[in-house]
Amino acid sequence: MTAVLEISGLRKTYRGRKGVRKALDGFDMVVEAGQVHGFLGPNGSGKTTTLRTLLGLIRPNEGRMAILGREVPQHLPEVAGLVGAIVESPQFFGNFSAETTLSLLADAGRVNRLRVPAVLELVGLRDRSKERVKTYSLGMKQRLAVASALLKEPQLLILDEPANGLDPGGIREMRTLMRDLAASGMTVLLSSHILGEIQLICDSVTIIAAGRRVAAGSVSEVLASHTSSTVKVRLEPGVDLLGAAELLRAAGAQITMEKDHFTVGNASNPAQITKLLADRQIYVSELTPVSADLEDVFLELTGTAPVDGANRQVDQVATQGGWGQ
Ligand SMILES: Nc1ncnc2c1ncn2[C@@H]1O[C@H](COP(=O)(O)OP(=O)(O)OP(=O)(O)O)[C@@H](O)[C@H]1O
Repeated sequence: MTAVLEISGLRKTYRGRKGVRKALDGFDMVVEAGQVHGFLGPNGSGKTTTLRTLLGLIRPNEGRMAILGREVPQHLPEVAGLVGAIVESPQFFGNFSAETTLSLLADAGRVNRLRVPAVLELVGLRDRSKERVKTYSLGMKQRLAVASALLKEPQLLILDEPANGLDPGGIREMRTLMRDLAASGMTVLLSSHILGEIQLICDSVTIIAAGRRVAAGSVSEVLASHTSSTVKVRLEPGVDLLGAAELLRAAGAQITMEKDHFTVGNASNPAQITKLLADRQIYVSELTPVSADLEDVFLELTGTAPVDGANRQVDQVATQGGWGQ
């Protein structure tokens, strides 16, 4: 596979009244051709800074970036025509129709106007293209934004939160659109907070926390490498489930009680569970890894899982660590 996008060692610091803030702290990312790649991270982790740096809108302090094999920002003018991006919600004139809006944008970008009906068709706005934009729903405006980024037939499409504010139907339509674009050979880089959606849409992901990459790879690889830390524990019938859970909790296990079993969330060494319980003549009838979804992995890796009784502060990453090592 060829990398359409490569970032290595990217650093960006902002200087403010309260000192220096590291928005990107040696960040790396690789996006292969023809993939839908999810870019995930908690608020303030550096996603927008990365995307804006890539597009030449922010100057990094350090690092290397290449789009379609060309170093940027030095060679940005050569590849700019091959990249479509929506990094901030574009504002459209409400009194213009989608057709007029795209025709004007085509003229401004020296794109043949014949492309306009094609992108309207692609984003599913053909039948409403002559109506004024102010009569559009949020989802339709998002489609118009995507259409504007598609005018120049980009090889790489970068979308920051394209599903933001959409209802489930709108999200599903956006998902189909992304998959269709990838099927046509385009590479799509997608930042989103809707993790279930990313899991369904994306071939691969990069997870960023506090300006650094904390996970990357195909969705299945990322999930597989984080499935083992939560285990489901079932005991023989009639055994005091609550008492057993308390015993493990006292030893540092993170317990979640269910009706007829419990889970241990930080079980990096499940054998420790069997041993501790067996020492008290409590025998386990089932000990199985709970497969994580992308949301679990995200919460664990970015240290943003809620902690009882504690409010997480912005920019704060919780310390991680397993129990029973
Ligand atoms: N112009 C700026 N001046 C100072 N600090 C900034 C500036 N822009 C961003 N930051 C800081 O850099 C860090 C990364 O911000 P960034 O906007 O890249 O995060 P993000 O991952 O896009 O967050 P969100 O999901 O909330 O949009 C944050 O701590 C933010 O406050």
